[in-house]
Amino acid sequence: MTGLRPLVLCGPSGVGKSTLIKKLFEEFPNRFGFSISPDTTRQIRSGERDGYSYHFVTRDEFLKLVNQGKFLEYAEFSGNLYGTTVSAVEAVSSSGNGHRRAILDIDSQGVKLIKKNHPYLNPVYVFVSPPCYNALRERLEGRRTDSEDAIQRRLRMAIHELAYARQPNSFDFVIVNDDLNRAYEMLRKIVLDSMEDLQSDQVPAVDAQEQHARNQIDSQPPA
Ligand SMILES: Nc1ncnc2c1ncn2[C@@H]1O[C@H](COP(=O)(O)OP(=O)(O)OP(=O)(O)O)[C@@H](O)[C@H]1O
Repeated sequence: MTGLRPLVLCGPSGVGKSTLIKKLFEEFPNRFGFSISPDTTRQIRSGERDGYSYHFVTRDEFLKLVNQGKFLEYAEFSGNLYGTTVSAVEAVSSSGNGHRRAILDIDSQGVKLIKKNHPYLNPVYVFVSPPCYNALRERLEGRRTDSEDAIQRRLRMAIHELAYARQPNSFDFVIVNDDLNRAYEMLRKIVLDSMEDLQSDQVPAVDAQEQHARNQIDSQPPA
């Protein structure tokens, strides 16, 4: 692999990953791998354009790519498939005379797959954490893109994402997205490779709301 190390951005749904990436792309329109548009089978949202944030494909098309071994990672989330092809990452990293950085927005399943199957990509792993569990609910509700059911599913998934991020050495950096500008400054330093004086945040400890949500999952009978 030539060029800059890819940046893997992970974090629970609603924590603000897309918001941070959008700010980065606005400030540096040519510096990053905009062309990394993961494929997804989810419905296009109003204001989205195909080929920008995502390539919107049918389930059949997606599964064909899976069978062809095209994906670096893929995962099913809230009934929709999301995946990033190996070639999309390599194309960005080797474009722009090695000055472009590929940015991947993936979940912890994807992080584990890259670590296991594609360690040669050698990404910088960054976890974006909420300041507390309730902030996720508020943000998901405030975004007004999901049904209550979908919000519940996303919140349940968040438990696993947070648990993985609390494991030692799972990420190179943690950014707590409490104040958006502060979080953005941290991300900016990481992507610009000026990390010498950058201190990683820590994923906050399990609070009462998160513990309550964990208990609810534990008390549910296995599916
Ligand atoms: N620091 C912040 N403080 C308050 N609200 C925020 C902050 N950062 C983002 N938000 C808001 O939270 C909502 C969710 O953000 P966003 O869609 O970027 O999350 P995401 O992590 O990309 O979620 P998904 O993984 O589902 O795409 C948005 O309405 C966004 O404006």
